[in-house]
Amino acid sequence: MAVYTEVPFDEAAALLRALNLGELTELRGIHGGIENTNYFVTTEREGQHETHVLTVFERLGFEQLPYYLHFMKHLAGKGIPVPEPAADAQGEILHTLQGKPAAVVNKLRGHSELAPTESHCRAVGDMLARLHLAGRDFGMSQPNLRGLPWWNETVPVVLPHLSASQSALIRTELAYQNHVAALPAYAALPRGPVHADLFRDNVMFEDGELTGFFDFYFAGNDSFLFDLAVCLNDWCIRHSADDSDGQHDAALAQAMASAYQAVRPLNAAERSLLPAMLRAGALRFWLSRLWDWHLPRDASMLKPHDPTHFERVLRERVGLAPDLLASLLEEHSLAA
Ligand SMILES: Nc1ncnc2c1ncn2[C@@H]1O[C@H](COP(=O)(O)OP(=O)(O)OP(=O)(O)O)[C@@H](O)[C@H]1O
Ligand SMILES: N[C@@H](CCO)C(=O)O
Repeated sequence: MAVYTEVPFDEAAALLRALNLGELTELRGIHGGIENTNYFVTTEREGQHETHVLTVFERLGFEQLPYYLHFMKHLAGKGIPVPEPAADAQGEILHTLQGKPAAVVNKLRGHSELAPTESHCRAVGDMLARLHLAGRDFGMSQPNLRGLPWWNETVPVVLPHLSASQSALIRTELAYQNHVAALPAYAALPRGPVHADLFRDNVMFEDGELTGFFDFYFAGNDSFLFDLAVCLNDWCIRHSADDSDGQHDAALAQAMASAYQAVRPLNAAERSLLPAMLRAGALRFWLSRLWDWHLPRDASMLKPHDPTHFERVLRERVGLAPDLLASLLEEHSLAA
């Protein structure tokens, strides 16, 4: 279970009172998740029961968190369905529990859709584009802390744990991504605050309707195209029970890309760099999974994700036929 920090009932109750959310009646640790300590907290206020999510941040410090929490608040204020951090009487949304940063947000309805259909992919593409547009006037800026500088630092650290063929792949890909980052088209990519980790387990659906995006704790300023590529790599692949496939699924990808473009069409630079960003998205998660697998931060860390899944996705994206990608983008032009 992902409860690294035990929060005493009284301490949680005092925080919820300060947030004017009522009297705590139940504090339940959430199974699942590997980054933070999460609890469902149920309170009673004027005879009504409400459930919120209390997160104690294990990896992130007081410096980085205001960006994530204010980004969520900004998006919620613009009608994007994301959890909204609760404020105390002073308007503060970042709190302290057991000496660690903590926040309380509303609980989203529904469940994650781990075997998405075209309809789910369309809903995610549409809402992702809306999120990008809604974030354009967000006043804070923080880089994607899992972007190119982190890849450059981390590749040498994981190399000793890789086979010769894995080392060759990761070094070649890193060199390629450094080359891409120097291209004029890369500089022309529209940018802003992005989620950067919008996997299937970070989106809720209820009765087929998207009810929210959550887990914004890898968000940062980056290209909108990178955010879309991360989604295409996780949502629009052939799914098997153990995620052992990972092949591009053209129908799911078209559903997501055309729904995205119906709200925010990709410009010429984005269209030309989509294949490179699909590779970047695969490299980013192969690397972070290798890091978690070989250099765990805490002996009690719950089951890290399988890194080889993203090695397969990267190999597949490197070899993806250009005409397949072209058809992904043409679908929208034909429909438009
Ligand atoms: N706002 C929310 N509304 C409803 N459920 C939530 C919310 N936040 C978290 N959860 C539930 O808690 C689980 C764990 O949360 P989350 O995925 O954010 O964990 P984490 O450890 O912070 O991150 P990671 O996904 O990186 O492991 C989710 O799978 C989801 O079921
Ligand atoms: N989405 C990440 C986990 C970090 O949130 C992964 O699947 O590797």
